[in-house]
Amino acid sequence: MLYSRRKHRPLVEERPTQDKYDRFEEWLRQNGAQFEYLELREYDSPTATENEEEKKEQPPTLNKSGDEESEIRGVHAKTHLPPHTVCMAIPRRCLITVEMGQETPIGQAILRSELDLDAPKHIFLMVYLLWDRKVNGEKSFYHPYYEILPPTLRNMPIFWNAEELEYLKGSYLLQQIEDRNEAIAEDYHAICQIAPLAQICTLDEFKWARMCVCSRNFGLQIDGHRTSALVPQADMLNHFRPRETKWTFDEDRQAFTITTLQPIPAGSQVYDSYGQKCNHRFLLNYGFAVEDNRELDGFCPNEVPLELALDTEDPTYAQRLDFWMRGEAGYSHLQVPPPHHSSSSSSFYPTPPHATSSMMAPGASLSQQQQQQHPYKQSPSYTKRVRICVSNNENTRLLFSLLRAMTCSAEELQAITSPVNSEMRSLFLGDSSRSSSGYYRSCRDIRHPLSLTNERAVMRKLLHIISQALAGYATSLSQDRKDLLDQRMYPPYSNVRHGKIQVRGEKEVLHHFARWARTAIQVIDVIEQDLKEEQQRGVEVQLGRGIVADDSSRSCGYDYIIRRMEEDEDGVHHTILRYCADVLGSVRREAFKSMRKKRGIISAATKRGESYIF
Ligand SMILES: C[S@@+](CC[C@H](N)C(=O)[O-])C[C@H]1O[C@@H](n2cnc3c(N)ncnc32)[C@H](O)[C@@H]1O
Repeated sequence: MLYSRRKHRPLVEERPTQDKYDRFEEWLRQNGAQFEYLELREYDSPTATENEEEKKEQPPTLNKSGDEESEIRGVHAKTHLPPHTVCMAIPRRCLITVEMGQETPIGQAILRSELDLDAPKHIFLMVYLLWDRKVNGEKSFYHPYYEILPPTLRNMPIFWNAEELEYLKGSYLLQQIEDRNEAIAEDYHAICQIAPLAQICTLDEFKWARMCVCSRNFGLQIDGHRTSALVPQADMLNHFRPRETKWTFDEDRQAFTITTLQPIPAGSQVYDSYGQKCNHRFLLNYGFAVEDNRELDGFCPNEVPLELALDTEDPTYAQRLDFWMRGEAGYSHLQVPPPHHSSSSSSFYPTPPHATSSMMAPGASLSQQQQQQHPYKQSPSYTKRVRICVSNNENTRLLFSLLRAMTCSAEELQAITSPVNSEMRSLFLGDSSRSSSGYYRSCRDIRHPLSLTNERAVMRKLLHIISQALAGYATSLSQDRKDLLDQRMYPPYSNVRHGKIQVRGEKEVLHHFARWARTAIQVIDVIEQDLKEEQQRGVEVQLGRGIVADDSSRSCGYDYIIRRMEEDEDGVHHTILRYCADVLGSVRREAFKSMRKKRGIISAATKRGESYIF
């Protein structure tokens, strides 16, 4: 099946190739290209129905021009390909490189200018493509290649219509699509100021060139020099992971080569891996989303940015900001916090050098209408954006660390932001040195406002942020899952399906963290119950009724529920288990220790030679 994990069974009907493909392959061969074991196949465009009668009545909705020509092609093996077969070699003269774009009059003008372009790497390839097509037309050496480039790129989200974009409602990708559109337009108008770009292309053609280059260029090393290139025919391979082929520019052959890494049966599609990426990057840059975007080991790179904002009215705002900024180069709490600024980075938005206190009004630059249209642009000042991802522990640590500083009490805050106070330090830090996995090892190195009360507050805050994010979508996760089973309404490779896959992936990440928060709150409840019982036991000890061991292994105690999780009774994700066992376990130990310390029973018991079960 094209573009899916279950391969080798084409889902869409194959059609005989057209003349332009024959011309293209002839041109490649005449120039010394080798690809005799491979053939190019074109597939029917996805349609919203499989019923032939309905199909006839359907307008070609997925093709802006009304032309039903397919833009979905792939490369197949004509014969069995053993591993390590160089199955494609495209000579250097057929490549279009950045340097060629730089040599055009428009490229030269860009080089002379000091323009700060959004896509400086790609711009010269775009310029070459647009300039050569316009100036040399059918006489261009590359004309046979230009003929087979996808004419509309209607699958790219920047070209989606309002109805298609509606499927992304609630997703941060909507903002990124708008940003991308704006950035391309800005580049276009900026270049028009310094070069006759408008004479060779319209803004729409410029956008097309941007997406064409973005989805088809290869980063290469040629003559020891890093460059980017469009490589005809090699750019016909579709994405699949794990990778089955590798590519390089072979200096000895002076050709771009593709080599198999494993056997590929005759007739099968030959894939290239575009890398391990979050689906939003596949969708934004390549116009598709991967149905099951997981690596063989279960790693899933899908992520969702969560925006956290400090309350500037809070009297402890400055200390909380200090905590947020710890370790960030060049930060001083005397510095004025940054004004509203949107960025996809997971670190604090950079403070412009000219920032003044007058720029501090949260969200001041956004009109109400803009805020409603773009939930992901509502960033008030002093926000941090963290990309949460089920498989990225670093980002989870960062998220929790920021949340802790938002939710902790003023006393806890004081303890962690004041000069090191070892007693307070051990109170809030916990002792995770006993943790078997070291999942939360960073707790040892950085002071955190870590306490049962604060962990509960963190989890509540997280639940709140997540429910707000989930409320922005038009459908629930279970509805998306159901919808995606319907291939009539959501045909494979259609924009609406890709939109659905994207939002389903985002909701899966959000639900994972909601489950984390709910599980943590349940475990904190249990720990508090354990502590209450310990307190009771302490009272009994003081009343002279003897020493009773910690009973948390009882059917509802902490040890019992952790064991249940470890035995996978509840199907809890391993990261949630590690948090409950290591972080909450550590906080629990500290709480027990400090309770016993307070009662002074540890020293009394030690004198009597008694031992405790922890
Ligand atoms: C480098 S081109 C590959 C050749 C392309 N299919 C063509 O016909 O020109 C990249 C484009 O192929 C399509 N594509 C590649 N891999 C895909 C996949 N796994 N699923 C859906 N579309 C894919 C997307 O439209 C993407 O922008």
